[in-house]
Amino acid sequence: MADNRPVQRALLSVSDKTGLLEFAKNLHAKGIELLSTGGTAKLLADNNVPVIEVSDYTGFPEMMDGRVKTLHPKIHGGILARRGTDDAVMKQHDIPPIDLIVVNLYPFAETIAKEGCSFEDAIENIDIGGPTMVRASAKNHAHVTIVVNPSDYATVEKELEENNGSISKDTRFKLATKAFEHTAGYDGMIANYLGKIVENDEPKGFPSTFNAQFKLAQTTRYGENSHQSAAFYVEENQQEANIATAKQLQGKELSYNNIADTDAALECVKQFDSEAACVIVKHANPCGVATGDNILEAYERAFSTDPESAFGGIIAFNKELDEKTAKAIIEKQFVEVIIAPHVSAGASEAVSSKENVRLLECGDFAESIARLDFKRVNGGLLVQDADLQLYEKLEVVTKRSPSDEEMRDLLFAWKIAKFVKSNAIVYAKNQMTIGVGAGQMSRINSARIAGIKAEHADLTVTGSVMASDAFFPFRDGIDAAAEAGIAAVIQPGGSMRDAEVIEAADEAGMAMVFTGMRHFRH
Ligand SMILES: NC(=O)c1ncn([C@@H]2O[C@H](COP(=O)(O)O)[C@@H](O)[C@H]2O)c1NC=O
Repeated sequence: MADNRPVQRALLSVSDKTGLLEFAKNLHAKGIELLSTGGTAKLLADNNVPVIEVSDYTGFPEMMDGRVKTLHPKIHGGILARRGTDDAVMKQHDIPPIDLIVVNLYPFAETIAKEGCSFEDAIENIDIGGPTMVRASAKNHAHVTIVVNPSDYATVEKELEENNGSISKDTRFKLATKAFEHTAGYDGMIANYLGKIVENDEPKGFPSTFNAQFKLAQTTRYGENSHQSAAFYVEENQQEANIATAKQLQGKELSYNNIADTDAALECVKQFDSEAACVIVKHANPCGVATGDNILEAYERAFSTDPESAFGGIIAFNKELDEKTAKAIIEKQFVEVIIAPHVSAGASEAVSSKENVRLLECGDFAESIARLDFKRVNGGLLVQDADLQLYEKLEVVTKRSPSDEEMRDLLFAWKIAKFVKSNAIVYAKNQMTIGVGAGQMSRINSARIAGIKAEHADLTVTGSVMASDAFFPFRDGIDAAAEAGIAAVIQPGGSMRDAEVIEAADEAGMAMVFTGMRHFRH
């Protein structure tokens, strides 16, 4: 049975005391009796807010360094009692109802994130009494309101004000859902920590079960295809500029494929910092990438690589989108998404003439934070460190060293190859892609496709450089590149036949650089 009786008694026990004092003052002003644990009670009492210590209320002191504070039948009976059903038991055992629980938990995440956090510290920061109250109140949301986040204090205050001191059934239910999400995330973190092998107080490797929590950001109209339903879930408390934190300024709702492709374009363009750069992505692969003196030049050069594929593409920039570039895009091509760290007012205005175009602003780039990548397979999940490095070392392995200009182009091509689906071959010249061969089962075919792409766009391969995401297993790839006019090659090296491959490059007078790092992308 749902309960719309006014809140008479509240228990406040919080580690994060943000906004607590004001909230407690408001509760008190509404005639609500306040119960509280040690530190929280002290804060209230020191600020003249009348409060009853839980230890006085239960007749039991807080003990064992705070391990036992609220774990008492008078507290949990007061939370869990079904009003109307358990009234006689409550009376028999002198258990008054507690209608509002305000709890946030020991900061486990912050504790284990601290350098040198000891195993004992981590264990002591596992909150037990808090989650017990949170789960009890959430279970009994028919009668009890649970608040786990200071950002919900305002909602509760407003409701108490507008509903004659009671909280609506709908709000109690929503807050209970949040509460279980909160404890699930909390226990997930603890399980992940303990499930890792702890060596010298340092958790190492992957946990024995993998627990991750993502929040629903949006459902999409459909998934990769129209018969698939889909949604976008995001991580909480993110600092990085990425597709999950970007702000959509205009346009149709992002589709599933838009989100995936925008991520690919944005992460690729982040590789460039000083020079203005533009990445155009189609079906998760960069089809045109270039730098320029300004983003207009970068865009025009990127577009010219493969105008055919750029149609309906996703365009990412590493500098503010300005009006003239926005206008050029709109005039030149059909575009699905444009994303940049910032968008000028003039650019916004220019894009608004095409109301469907999704325009996104993601903020300034910062250095990427280590993270995990996931890939679902039927029956399981593959988890790995995200590929955030570029190369191990650059080693010239041929008789001829690349010229400075060739070296710049090799590094440019290498940055792109990292974002092209394997097998990846990138031809580049003068900081611009000349041809991109993506997603082929044989490397030689990716090279052939890069050549075809260049031909289609009327671009000259002769004198270009080539990047290959993985080593060449045979010399044929190098022979074909030499025939196409490739002057220099960058690749990881490490093949059984490296000697043969280097010989092929030497025979053709090519320069070749080994990176010592492969960038498969599937
Ligand atoms: N042991 C208990 O019975 C217990 N009851 C509440 N807590 C936690 O104690 C913290 C508040 O403590 P204080 O009010 O003393 O600052 C809250 O994070 C709350 O979740 C407990 N602590 C840990 O389990």
